Amino acid sequence: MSSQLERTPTLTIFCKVVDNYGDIGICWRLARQLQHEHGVAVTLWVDDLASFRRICPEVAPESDLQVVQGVAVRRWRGQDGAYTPDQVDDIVIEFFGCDIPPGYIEAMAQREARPVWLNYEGLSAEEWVEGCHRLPSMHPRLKLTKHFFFPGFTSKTGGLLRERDLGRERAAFQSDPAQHRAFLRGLGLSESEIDAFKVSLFCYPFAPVAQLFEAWKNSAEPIACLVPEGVAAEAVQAFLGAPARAGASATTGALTLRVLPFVAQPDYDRLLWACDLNFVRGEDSWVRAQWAGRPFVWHIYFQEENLHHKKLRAFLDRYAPGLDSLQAFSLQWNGAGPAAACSQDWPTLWSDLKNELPTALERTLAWEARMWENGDLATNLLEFAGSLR
Ligand SMILES: Cc1cn([C@H]2C[C@H](O)[C@@H](COP(=O)(O)OP(=O)(O)O[C@H]3O[C@@H](C)[C@H](O)[C@@H](O)[C@H]3O)O2)c(=O)[nH]c1=O
Repeated sequence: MSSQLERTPTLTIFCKVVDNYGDIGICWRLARQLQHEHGVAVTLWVDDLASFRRICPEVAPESDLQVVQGVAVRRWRGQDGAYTPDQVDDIVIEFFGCDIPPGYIEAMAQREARPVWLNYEGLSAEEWVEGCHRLPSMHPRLKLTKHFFFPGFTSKTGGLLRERDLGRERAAFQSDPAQHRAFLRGLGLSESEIDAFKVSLFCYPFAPVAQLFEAWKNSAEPIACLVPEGVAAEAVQAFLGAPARAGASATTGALTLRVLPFVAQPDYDRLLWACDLNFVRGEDSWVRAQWAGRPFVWHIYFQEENLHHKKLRAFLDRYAPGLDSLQAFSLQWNGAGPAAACSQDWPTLWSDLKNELPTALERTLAWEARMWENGDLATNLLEFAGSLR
């Protein structure tokens, strides 16, 4: 980048929170990395500071402008407003096609040096992604071109978000039992829960959680299932026989269920590193699981007409060849398995998956090494932006 530009670029991200935490989770991770590792002056416009605060407790939910870990965070209230060209940064990122304010687009067109305008798209393992990554799209009226930027799993995509020190930090944590025991104690786990087979559970409400709990109760070894507050609340509450608040826990048979507080993003990573198996969902936690060095099961974000099943299969085709039990379990977990399978199959699905975990762990590590070769998304994005200037 530095060879293309005389100075470090400035950059703005527009983020609309559609629901949950992934939209802001991804934008915040990207913003932080660009600032911390590349020295980019980043402004993050976001329309839902309350959601932001759950993954980053320093955020003040009422503030119109605040600096959080070196990133200027601005509350985005709506589409109105006039902007001047000098308010426009060198690079403008529109996250997941959220429409940025028309007044801002006019200001972009009036800026003497046109900004690089990128539409940051969702992560998918489908083949068409390679063909669409970096495609231009001309503005119908103004002299402006937007380019599509896709994260992905191959060298012909933008790669995955990954911080520079992530591998080193994870290795230090995982090779130090005292550190990860202290971390888990800090989350409220007892010593026996720390010694059990630990599963973190992050999924959408329609996952067949109750059936899985039934299977786990009858497991041959103790299982500690750690669920962030608010996740699978109905099934968790039914198991606990009490409100699913952080700190609540109960044991039936081999299963101890514990509700965890929702933690800041870096601690969520540590949780993934500390568990033996992670259930993740959406996009950002799914990617973090791929960098955690632990087997994982993905609950994909629902899309109309079961489009998400196609995306799930595309990922399993890339990631899980030969991991038959992981494939069967994942399809069933996402409601994409054979229709005949019903609740009593869960003990078998679980014991098959459990037996396959050593192989799944090897696959996770090999996959990670492959993904590493694609570079990290923030660096790839800056390189692409530099090539357009
Ligand atoms: C459980 C937990 C998660 N997190 C973070 C990790 C991630 O950054 C974020 C969760 O984001 P995700 O895993 O993507 O799942 P998600 O379901 O929360 O988010 C999204 O999924 C996308 C595919 C959709 O586009 C979005 O609209 C959104 O629904 O929350 C914490 O920081 N602390 C926690 O305790």
